[in-house]
Amino acid sequence: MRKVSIFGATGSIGQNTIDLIARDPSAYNVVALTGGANVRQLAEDARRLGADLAVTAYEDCLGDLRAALAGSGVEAAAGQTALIEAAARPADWVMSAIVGSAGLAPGIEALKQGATLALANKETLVCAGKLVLETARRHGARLLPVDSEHSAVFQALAGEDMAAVERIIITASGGAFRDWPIEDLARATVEQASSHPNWNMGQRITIDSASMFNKALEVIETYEFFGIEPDAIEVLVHPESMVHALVGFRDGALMAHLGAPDMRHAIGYALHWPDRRDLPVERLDLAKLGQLHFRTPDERRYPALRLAREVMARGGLAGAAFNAAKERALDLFLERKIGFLDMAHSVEAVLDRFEAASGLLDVAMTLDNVRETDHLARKWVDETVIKRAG
Ligand SMILES: NC(=O)C1=CN([C@@H]2O[C@H](COP(=O)(O)OP(=O)(O)OC[C@H]3O[C@@H](n4cnc5c(N)ncnc54)[C@H](OP(=O)(O)O)[C@@H]3O)[C@@H](O)[C@H]2O)C=CC1
Ligand SMILES: CC(=O)[C@@H](O)[C@H](O)COP(=O)(O)O
Ligand SMILES: [Mn+2]
Repeated sequence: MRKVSIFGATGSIGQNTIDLIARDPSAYNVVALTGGANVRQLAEDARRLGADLAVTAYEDCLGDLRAALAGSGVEAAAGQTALIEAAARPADWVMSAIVGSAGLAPGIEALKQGATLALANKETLVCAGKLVLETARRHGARLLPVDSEHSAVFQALAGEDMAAVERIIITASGGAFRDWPIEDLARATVEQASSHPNWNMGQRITIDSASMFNKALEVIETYEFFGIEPDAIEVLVHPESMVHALVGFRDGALMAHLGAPDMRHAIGYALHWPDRRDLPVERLDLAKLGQLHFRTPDERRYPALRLAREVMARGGLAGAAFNAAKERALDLFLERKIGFLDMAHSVEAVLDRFEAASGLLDVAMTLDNVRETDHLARKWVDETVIKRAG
């Protein structure tokens, strides 16, 4: 039996992962499931899958978790230390599906144990790509992409030499506002931004799709994961989300990966890799689809894409600063304290401030330094917003 753990088990990726694992219970020994505030779901899944351990990220949820697990034999724990301890428990395969930079430390800990880390949490590579890849190398651990575009690139690359790759193209749906007049974006509401045209995902990544901060993170994720030059990474707006990525080779060949917008494909691929197994996903009928559309993204509509290129050119801890500023700006948008376009303005202002404060982004990439950069970037977003309001 394979030992598996799922970090972020109560979320969209976590629930899709559980859906696959629950179809073949005799194949898996579930070591740890983790969640946040949704203790009811966490306890229900931990009981159903016979997990050894369930962890909530929040100490004040521990009482509820214990009560929900009473008599089940599942151990309950809470807080950041408990999350790291859960990641330190031996497992063959670990799903990293916590949202945001909170996923970084448990992922690194799982790599230190030599586990295969299925990486949905793109923030891990954006914040600390070099550190994460070096940790995996040192401990003989493996990273497998779960983000749909990166899984698609990984599949298109199977058996190929990176030296033969000329470019990588990742597609973008264009998000909730792709057809809105640019003048209306400043008034876009949280509710409007929280509806994705094709994918059913958590609220934060859905809003990031609308602003293309999601694609900006994914461009950096591509750069870190595949080690390709920034100029060789392209973004293509593809409203149907059926082609997830394309790899262009030196001989002009373009290998595309197609599939219905269902994350169980990418999760299942990472779960069964290097094998391919039957997955409960729709089979595309291209004749029925008839047409697919592609267009170049308008960088005036999506300033996040330009910022991603600045981050890659800057290097060091710029990714950690960028991601944390984006996360805090998104918090403020969700709290209705700033508008939709203010997110990109705030992130850009914080990146400029880091650049002006010489040396801050050039310290060694350690977990502590990433955390400090993350903390400072969030604080500077708040200061930027207060200054603007005043
Ligand atoms: N959803 C998708 O289809 C895709 C997602 N991704 C990436 O996967 C990751 C997860 O996304 P998604 O599943 O949509 O997100 P969700 O918001 O649906 O789920 C997030 C999970 O993380 C938990 N969580 C939230 N905050 C914390 C915290 N501070 N510490 C520990 N756990 C926490 C949540 O717990 P609770 O809900 O109990 O509070 C939940 O289990 C993100 O990095 C996203 O970018 C990538 C590609 C596709
Ligand atoms: C499913 C997945 O991988 C998401 O990251 C997806 O890419 C979001 O859609 P957008 O293309 O709109 O960002
Ligand atoms: Mn994606």
